[in-house]
Amino acid sequence: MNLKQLAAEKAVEYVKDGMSIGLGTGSTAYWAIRKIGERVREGLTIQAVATSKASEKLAQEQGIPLIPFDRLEGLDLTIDGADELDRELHLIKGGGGALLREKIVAFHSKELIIIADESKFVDKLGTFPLPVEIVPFAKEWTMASLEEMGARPMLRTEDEHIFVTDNGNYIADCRFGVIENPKELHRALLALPGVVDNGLFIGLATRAVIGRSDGTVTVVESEA
Ligand SMILES: O=C(CO)[C@H](O)[C@H](O)COP(=O)(O)O
Repeated sequence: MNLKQLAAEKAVEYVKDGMSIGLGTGSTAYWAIRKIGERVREGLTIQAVATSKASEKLAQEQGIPLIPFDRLEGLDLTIDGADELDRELHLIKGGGGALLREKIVAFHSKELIIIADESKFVDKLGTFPLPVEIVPFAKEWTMASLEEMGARPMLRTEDEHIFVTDNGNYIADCRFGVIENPKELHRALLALPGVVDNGLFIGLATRAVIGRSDGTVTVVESEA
């Protein structure tokens, strides 16, 4: 059974006629976009924005109407994956490198539903290295600052080249160990010049739909 597909298809049940939808990025969001496409072809009327070039391409192939940002004031709902999530719906995102666009879109959504298989649901964040988006300018100095924070940063590569985000930036994957205080770390990272944003999503997710290996899904609601 494909647990990512299971979670994604359950989450798509929250998509209703007339909504503006944010489309996430990654192999779990892939299944949500496919399912939304199927429902659009059956008559569902929505408008959407995508969080990456890859998701935009997939949405176009699926016939999902994409709308420019200047024609929308915000979104009703975004469905996106995560690399880790805890019970309070703090997230680590950015494994696919789309964290900045994903965070902008999530911030402007009334609801953010996270879809994941059960392996991503953890007691404490930090096993997955935290992606930090940095500008190319003086990257060595920014990496050194991250190192001083105890991050053990690794500049992300792809096919032996530095990975470049859709925004023209780089990703430093940072191992902080167990993240005891995600809010504080998030604030500290944003205070570093050269850091554009980081994969900690705090107070943004409203619900998580988790696919379980026994074929069930668990829905976790935010208490905020
Ligand atoms: O944050 C992301 C991309 O930037 C993805 O949502 C996250 O990496 C999860 O990906 P997948 O669904 O492929 O496991």
